[in-house]
Amino acid sequence: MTQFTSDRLLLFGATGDLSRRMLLPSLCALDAEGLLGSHIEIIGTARSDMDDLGFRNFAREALEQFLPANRRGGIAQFLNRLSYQPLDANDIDHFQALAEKVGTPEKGLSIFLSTAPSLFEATIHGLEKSGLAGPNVRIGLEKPLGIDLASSKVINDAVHHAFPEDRIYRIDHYLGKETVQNLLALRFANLMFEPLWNAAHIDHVQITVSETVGLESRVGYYDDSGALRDMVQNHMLQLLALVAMEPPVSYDATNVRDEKVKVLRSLRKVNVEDTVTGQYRAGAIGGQAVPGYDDELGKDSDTETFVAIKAHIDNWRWQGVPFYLRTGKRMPKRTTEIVVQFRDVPHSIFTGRGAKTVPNRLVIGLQPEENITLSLMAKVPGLDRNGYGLRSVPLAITTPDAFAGPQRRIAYERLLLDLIEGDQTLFVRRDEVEAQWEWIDAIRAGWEEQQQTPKTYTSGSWGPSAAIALAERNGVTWHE
Ligand SMILES: NC(=O)C1=CN([C@@H]2O[C@H](COP(=O)(O)OP(=O)(O)OC[C@H]3O[C@@H](n4cnc5c(N)ncnc54)[C@H](OP(=O)(O)O)[C@@H]3O)[C@@H](O)[C@H]2O)C=CC1
Ligand SMILES: O=C1O[C@H](COP(=O)(O)O)[C@@H](O)[C@H](O)[C@H]1O
Repeated sequence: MTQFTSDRLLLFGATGDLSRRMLLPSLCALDAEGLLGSHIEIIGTARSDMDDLGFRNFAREALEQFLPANRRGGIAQFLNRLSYQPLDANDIDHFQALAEKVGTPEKGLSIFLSTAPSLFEATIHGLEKSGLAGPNVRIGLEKPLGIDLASSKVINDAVHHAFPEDRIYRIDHYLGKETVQNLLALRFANLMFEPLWNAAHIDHVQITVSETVGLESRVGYYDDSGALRDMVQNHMLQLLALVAMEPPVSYDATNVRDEKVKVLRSLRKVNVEDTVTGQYRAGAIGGQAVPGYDDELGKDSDTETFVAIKAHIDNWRWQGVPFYLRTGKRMPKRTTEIVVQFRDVPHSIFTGRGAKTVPNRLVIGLQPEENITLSLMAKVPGLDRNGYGLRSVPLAITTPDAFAGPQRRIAYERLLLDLIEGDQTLFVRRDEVEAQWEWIDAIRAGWEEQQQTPKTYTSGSWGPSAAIALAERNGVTWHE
């Protein structure tokens, strides 16, 4: 961990969608709480021709649109911290003026690249040449880090040319989500789960990220990516790694990432038969008619907007426990959840009385609500004149009431603050990214070899029927 708190933040891609919707609102919210320090200066840069005032107006509009009304108190103070320098990252001559605009930070500079990764190499080169890559500078990188292992290595090599690993912060915004971090508290701050957290007691794990949105405005990007690269390679594999990892020695960047990478390296090569891909067609979500992917795109495409995978982790803890991953666009509802399905009791003492036990299940909901629910068997109250009754009842482990008070934050608030303060625990290390890509590349190679193209599914459904069959073949029902 590099020990300085940055007093300058340089934001590339400052006029982009991510900046408007997430980064500027997060920074403003942090500043309003005094968390960025009283001397922080934020310099935005992109090609658009604007001066400081133009950028402040741009930011004001974004904040008024994307910050909840009860968090807008600090806008005026925040806008005063902003300045702007136009720059084309492909033009090396533009970087000197940028360096002059940034000036000399008293403590340190954090840089955040919220641009297409195709610009990273030129940007790093410009930063180096203009003296903006010194020892008191750290750099944050937005995803996607490449489209496969080879291209991710090229990006990482380019960044490493100017920055050592301990000053590189690769973003996976899922790691900034509160419930994702709470997963670690659940597993490692409680005694009761860890002894059961293994193949002897867990039947399978499901990880679902379903979205109701379609292509949105990201047509060019998404059609070259698809669900496997867009969601599984990063967010879903990070969730899987956090569920499956061994207890780290301590909650710090090295120990947590050491354990995650071991899981990622233990992922078994997936058989094509254990995957299902889909592409949405016109349908309806929440009573609203929506067009198909091909209609939105304006052409035919073989890009998958849905993927389901039965994965295995080849290590002692997880031998024989399938991890079912499923993500898709235009699904019936927006949900991100992890379901840990325990095995049934080894022997039921209630069978003679006609009552059946249902295996316990832990559901960790990340979105739209953050909640953790454990289903436990309980006796149905009564004198049992009509037979003995057992029922599975949900026990809410984290209720909103338990933590009434703290604001629900944008994931980027946490990550931007950690970048500024220099804590890498919630950022992805190079070896993790590479292990993720290695596994993903093998899946894609299998699809190509067997010429697997996506099956269609109606928008508003849970994907192609083959995805349901993938689970049912193994006696599993997707949690909905
Ligand atoms: N939007 C989202 O929800 C998410 C985005 N991402 C990733 O974040 C990155 C940014 O995404 P997003 O904001 O949506 O993209 P946008 O296309 O909306 O924004 C791109 C930004 O880069 C700037 N830019 C483009 N070309 C150049 C150049 N040659 N030199 C300098 N600046 C340039 C653009 O400004 P200008 O045109 O003025 O130069 C703009 O500020 C991408 O890698 C994306 O995949 C990741 C997760 C979610
Ligand atoms: O990284 C991405 O994530 C979003 C989903 O993020 P969430 O926080 O809303 O769950 C996804 O829509 C997008 O395609 C992908 O690039």
